[in-house]
Amino acid sequence: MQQSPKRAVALRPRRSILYVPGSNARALDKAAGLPADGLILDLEDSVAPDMKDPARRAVAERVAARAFGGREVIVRVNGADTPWGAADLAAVAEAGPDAVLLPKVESDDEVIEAGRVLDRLGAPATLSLWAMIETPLAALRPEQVAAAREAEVNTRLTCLVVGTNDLAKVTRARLKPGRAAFMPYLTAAVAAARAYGLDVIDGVCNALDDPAAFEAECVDGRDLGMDGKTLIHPSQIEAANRVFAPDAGEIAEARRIIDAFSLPENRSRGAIALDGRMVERLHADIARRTLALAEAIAAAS
Ligand SMILES: CC(C)(COP(=O)(O)OP(=O)(O)OC[C@H]1O[C@@H](n2cnc3c(N)ncnc32)[C@H](O)[C@@H]1OP(=O)(O)O)[C@@H](O)C(=O)NCCC(=O)NCCSC(=O)C[C@H](O)C(=O)O
Ligand SMILES: [Mg+2]
Repeated sequence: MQQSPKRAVALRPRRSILYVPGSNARALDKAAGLPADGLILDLEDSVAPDMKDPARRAVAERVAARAFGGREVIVRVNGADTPWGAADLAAVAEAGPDAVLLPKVESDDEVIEAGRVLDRLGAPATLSLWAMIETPLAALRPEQVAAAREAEVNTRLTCLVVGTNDLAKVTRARLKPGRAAFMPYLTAAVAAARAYGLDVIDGVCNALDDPAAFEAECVDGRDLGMDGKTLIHPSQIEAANRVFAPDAGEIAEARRIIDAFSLPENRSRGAIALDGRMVERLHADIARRTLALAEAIAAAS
């Protein structure tokens, strides 16, 4: 039986992905110098209706001017069913960010249609689509969104982003420390992403003045399998970068596992004992990914 994922996206550090309101010029300026792996320049929920047009212009100008250095630049557009969605897509197709984030996606059809629109607009094939998991249908069936990756047309989908604030609104569940009510949605999003070879980024932590709560949420997300966390404030970047990066102990252990399997006496063995525990070849695969991620982070800094 074939193992999924069939086509994983290229490894790129996505530990810290900061939302920056497109209507806030000061925040846009500040973002250009922040050590986040990625920036989501937001045209959706952080922008009031009467600021949608100026925000779109400000974001498009800065993206076209490559104002954000080597950070991954993602523009969150308004939904296709809003008065602003079509103009947002047209503006970003021309400006050329790394990715477009589609809000409140419920099925692969919406991702496929957005990909078709970008094709018609002449957007380069390198422009990716990211999709938010933040409605009840998407939370129940994130794989129906992720399946766009396997569509016959190239839908450009590379990443899912969980929207825990919208999920709290629509489910009426409460966001509390530990996020117990949200665990089924978070784990389902991770499984859907992995099934289709996508990355997946955790939702935001609204607690601006509680760094311990923020760090605990990062650790929870990392341990669930998330690739990183979406952020709302620059003060959250350092902890996210640290928690979602392999630490020195993990890197040393990864090297020990790889070295152990390359010893002549272990070359034909599927499982060995190392440092008092059983280690299989799948652990060597995990170890190679740990080292590749550490190298990608070092290369990007
Ligand atoms: C929450 C904030 C409104 C707080 O803003 P502010 O009061 O200005 O904070 P500070 O005074 O502490 O800011 C210090 C400096 O840092 C800059 N700053 C602040 N936030 C950002 C940011 N997000 N990106 C870049 N720069 C930022 C300030 O401009 C100050 O700069 P300076 O004066 O030059 O030193 C604010 O943090 C904020 O707006 N955050 C983002 C809110 C947002 O984008 N919300 C939407 C995304 S969340 C979401 O919708 C997720 C999902 O869809 C879901 O459903 O869950
Ligand atoms: Mg949302």
